[in-house]
Amino acid sequence: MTKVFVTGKVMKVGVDMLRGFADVEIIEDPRPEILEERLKGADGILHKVGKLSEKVLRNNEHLKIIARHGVGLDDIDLSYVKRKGIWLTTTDDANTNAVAEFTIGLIFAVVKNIVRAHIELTIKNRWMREDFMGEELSGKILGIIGYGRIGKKVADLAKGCGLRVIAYDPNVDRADCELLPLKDVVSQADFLSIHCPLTDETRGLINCELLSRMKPSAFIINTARGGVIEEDALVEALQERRIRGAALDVFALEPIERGNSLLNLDNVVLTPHIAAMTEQSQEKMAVMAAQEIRRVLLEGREPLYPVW
Ligand SMILES: NC(=O)C1=CN([C@@H]2O[C@H](COP(=O)(O)OP(=O)(O)OC[C@H]3O[C@@H](n4cnc5c(N)ncnc54)[C@H](OP(=O)(O)O)[C@@H]3O)[C@@H](O)[C@H]2O)C=CC1
Ligand SMILES: O=C(O)C(=O)CO
Repeated sequence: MTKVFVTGKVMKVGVDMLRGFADVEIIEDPRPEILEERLKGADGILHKVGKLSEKVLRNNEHLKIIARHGVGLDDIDLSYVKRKGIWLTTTDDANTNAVAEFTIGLIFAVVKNIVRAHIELTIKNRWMREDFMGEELSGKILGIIGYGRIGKKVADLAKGCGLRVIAYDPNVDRADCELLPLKDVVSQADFLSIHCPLTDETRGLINCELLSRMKPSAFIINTARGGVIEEDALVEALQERRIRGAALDVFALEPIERGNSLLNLDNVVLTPHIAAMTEQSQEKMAVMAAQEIRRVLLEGREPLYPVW
């Protein structure tokens, strides 16, 4: 019987679609040794969490399709998958709205001190007003790095808040906002929001030198991947108040380690990679990824959203 593995907790509607034609095994624990031990003999993988390294994938010689539950591909050994002629798909724009809305939420949270004020009030019983002076968004500049699906949606939402949008994306030459070189976006932005994929090219893209170009009053928001920003350099910039604050949903190492200095800063808002965690987007991703696997394994058709 056709064998499909699901990595992580995926909505039942998607798992049930797979169960209609395949023997489905769910691996919720994404540790490499668990994936290596259990992920064997797959015809298809619906991939939500964990690293699909060559070591994990090579135990699956009949593997025809990896359907990514989401869009980031940095956890997959892409050269191995391509070399083996395995279909690779994403769920396209299924989580675009969720992540864009969350990004705007993070901007509000950090600039209006919402999380810190809540903690002071509920945990410490402190009614603090003067300490939490915020900023208004209207008239400020939002700099977007990576003007794809999420970057564009963030721009649309931000314009409604009165922000002026500028962007850097080496792969886009026309946009409904001003496109500028990277260093100009970084130095002009009051809010710098990261929306490019993590690749060899973008790893550590926002480094010490670029962070030093940011305005001391600026905030950085990252809902893309932690590795795009040099995390140590960011911690230093925040500690030394060379930038005003950061709101981060993603980290160099996830889950974030308990000793990570980011956890001890008072000018950050941190969330555990939940930007795409909405009922709507999780359901869409589950269904779309399952559909791709069904098309390839049951119907013998090409997928709808192939990376290749
Ligand atoms: N926190 C979360 O839960 C989520 C995080 N994400 C992250 O967000 C990222 C973006 O998603 P999405 O908008 O859908 O992806 P898209 O592919 O639609 O957009 C990314 C854009 O960044 C561009 N890009 C590539 N390299 C660079 C570079 N060096 N500098 C600037 N821009 C670059 C891409 O160009 P090109 O297409 O030509 O490569 C593309 O235009 C994902 O890769 C993922 O890592 C996504 C969903 C949920
Ligand atoms: O789609 C992605 O890349 C995600 O990170 C979903 O959580």
